[in-house]
Amino acid sequence: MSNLAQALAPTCLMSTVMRPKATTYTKPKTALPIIKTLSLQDFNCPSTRPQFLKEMRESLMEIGTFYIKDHGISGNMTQGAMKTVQDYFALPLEEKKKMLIGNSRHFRGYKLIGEEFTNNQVDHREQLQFGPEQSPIESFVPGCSPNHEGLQGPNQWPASTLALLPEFQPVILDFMAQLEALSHRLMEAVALSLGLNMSFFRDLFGQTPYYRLKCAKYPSVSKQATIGCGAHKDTGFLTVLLQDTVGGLQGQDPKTGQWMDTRPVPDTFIVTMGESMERLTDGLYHATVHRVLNNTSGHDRYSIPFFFDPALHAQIPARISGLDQATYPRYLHSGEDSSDSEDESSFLATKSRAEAQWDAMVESLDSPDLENTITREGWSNGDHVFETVYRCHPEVYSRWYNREF
Ligand SMILES: O=C(O)CCC(=O)C(=O)O
Ligand SMILES: [Fe+2]
Repeated sequence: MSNLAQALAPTCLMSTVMRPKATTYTKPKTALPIIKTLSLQDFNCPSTRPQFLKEMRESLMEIGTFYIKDHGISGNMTQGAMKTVQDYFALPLEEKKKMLIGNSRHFRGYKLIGEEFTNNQVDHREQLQFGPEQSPIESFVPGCSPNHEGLQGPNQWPASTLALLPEFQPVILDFMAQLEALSHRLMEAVALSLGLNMSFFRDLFGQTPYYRLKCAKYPSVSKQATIGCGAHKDTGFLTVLLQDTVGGLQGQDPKTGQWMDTRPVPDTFIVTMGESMERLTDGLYHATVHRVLNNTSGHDRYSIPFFFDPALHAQIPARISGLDQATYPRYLHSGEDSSDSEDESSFLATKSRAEAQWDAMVESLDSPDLENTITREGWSNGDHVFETVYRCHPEVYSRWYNREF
């Protein structure tokens, strides 16, 4: 018997004996799906691989999210990454501003709280963004070269920050390298779970997959004034996310629209599909809508999502042919979210003046018309990634891309 069951046992027994006959029961809400915890060891081992793939497939068809344990990234690594991220955010604001994302044509760096928008709502988090450490494409000319060529380049590493935090750079680079290897492995499993060749995504992703590591701090606040991160689907292929023990991340059940807590599970990463995978599998695998509630826990929350996408120059087919259409679930969302409608309307009611100003700024940009990058033939991954990052960080776009040289 579990501790919880043991703790409850005497009370339950008493209530059984003493409960009056006329007790009425409220009909329970539709049961929420369980977000499964899968072990990567079960994928690695031939005898348990079929069961692993079955459960992965079920999770991705039902929700689009699962936890992965025994993933091969050590506790030292994950704790080290969390610690260096916490140390970074604890630096004086002036130090952090040396690494402002606006300094970087490659969308790398620090973002102050209240400056990022998800789904037209201002997020209540500070963040820091990294990508593959590469040389910039020197021939890039804004307005002339494809925008996504501007994404390639180095991360920002101000000398004074490195002097204050000697672990910072090596830990972040090491963590990204390990997450890249894990993501490749997960995509091999995803390929097999779809009945494809194990190397299907490796071939599609090319030699230089494009990834982004986002480090986020959600400070604890005294009241539910806004939202930590607005409801959204991740836009790319795969997200692998490390969170601390505070909680607040929620995923939406695609069938009912109910919100499910994606509670912290020690020694795991959360794995989610993004919109590109949803599109590529014609809806067989879900990209989970998720959000982060405002943090009123009394403890600051830290999370580190890793967004894994193909090489920027990769051309993505419109969909993967030959998937078994007969098994496609067609979850028709009712569009109603009775469980959280009050909650939701208060979030929606928080559109502040700052947001309005930001919207005006985005609208005033001479947009590269990226919305129509997806055609029946497929799409350019670089254009798709650029569209995502440009919408999140329009200040980078307006400084580096939307001008004549
Ligand atoms: O911080 C989290 O737990 C989730 C963040 C997230 O969903 C995102 O940045 O896309
Ligand atoms: Fe997300």
